[in-house]
Amino acid sequence: MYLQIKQLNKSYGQRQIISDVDLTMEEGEVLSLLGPSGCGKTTILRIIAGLIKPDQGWIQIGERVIYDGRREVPAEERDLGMVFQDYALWPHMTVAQNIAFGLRLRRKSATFIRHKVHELLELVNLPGMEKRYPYQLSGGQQQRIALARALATEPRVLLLDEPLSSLDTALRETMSSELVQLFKRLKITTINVTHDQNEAMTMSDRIIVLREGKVQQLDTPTELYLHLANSFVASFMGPANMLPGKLITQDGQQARFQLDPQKFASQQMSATIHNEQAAQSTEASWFVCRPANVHVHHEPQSDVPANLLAGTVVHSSFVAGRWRTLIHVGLEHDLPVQAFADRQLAPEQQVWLEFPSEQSFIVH
Ligand SMILES: Nc1ncnc2c1ncn2[C@@H]1O[C@H](COP(=O)(O)OP(=O)(O)OP(=O)(O)O)[C@@H](O)[C@H]1O
Repeated sequence: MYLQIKQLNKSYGQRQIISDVDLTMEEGEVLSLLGPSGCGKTTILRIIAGLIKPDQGWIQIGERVIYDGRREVPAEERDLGMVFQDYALWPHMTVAQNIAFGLRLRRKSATFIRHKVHELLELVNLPGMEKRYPYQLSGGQQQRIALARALATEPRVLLLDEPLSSLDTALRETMSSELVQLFKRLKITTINVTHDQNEAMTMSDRIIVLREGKVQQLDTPTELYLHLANSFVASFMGPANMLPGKLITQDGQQARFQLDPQKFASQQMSATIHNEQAAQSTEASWFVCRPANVHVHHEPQSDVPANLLAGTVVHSSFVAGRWRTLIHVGLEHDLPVQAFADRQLAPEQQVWLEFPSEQSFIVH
């Protein structure tokens, strides 16, 4: 393990901001901290950076313990690169001077610095920009210069706090794929803070989903999409169709689920269980199926007896080459389900939705 964090806790006054966060990372891994505004992402990053002191916790990078309650390595000695939201390039310095800043502090020779700046500008795909000032650069270019500056001192770990948040959607998508290629080429261990699930999915080897300072799930992007830990992760890592009810029986990973009788009469569904918590619970929980996994039938299906719900089409729109369709289900036709149909469906049309049990899950 390259980076290890154990039992990280932080509160402000009576408010617990970070609760018992544990984390381990391999060298060269790219990890995203993902969660809604105020869930504690920046606080965790700043604690690792040494800018905020935790109440409790233990942090090790490589062989070196940088925080354990008694020992606290100062921020400037932690050997970390940081890129924060507002880039904060120094406006009165040229690109070359911005990138060279940390190298000058380390008293590197002028020749070394010139070569390094040249090399870093090549790396972030902005060769020849040495003499420009920040105001002469676009947002995306400034972001890349901030990254070059963070990489100049060859940090052990790179910390990114929503560095792409002020870019428009198209540029953000291009930049996030470019960045991940760069991090992989440099084999640099990176922690990226974001509240954008697409960005996290694109950039990360693994993602931590946080809610109110607590880790909800730590997994690879594919696992997060397929095997959801709880209803918060399901709704946050959407889109996911979630139908209320409770677990009635379980046989290994197979479960029978009773949809809420007030909303569905006596309809039962079968599903897969991946999650211990949901398996132990007979309390209210959720039947979850991704829109891409729901089959839309135009006729009632006699050969698909289970996991079929009748619904009424509300709206159909052509998105990324497919008909994304909103359908209402339930006794009062008030529960929305999203699915993809093979053609445009008219509002009010009746359809039958099949939720394959192996792609449907129970979460708590
Ligand atoms: N110095 C402080 N004093 C008191 N409360 C603070 C302080 N700093 C942060 N907080 C609170 O801690 C919580 C977590 O803040 P943090 O900035 O880590 O969230 P975040 O997940 O990064 O949010 P965002 O996505 O909006 O940047 C917030 O509720 C915030 O108001």
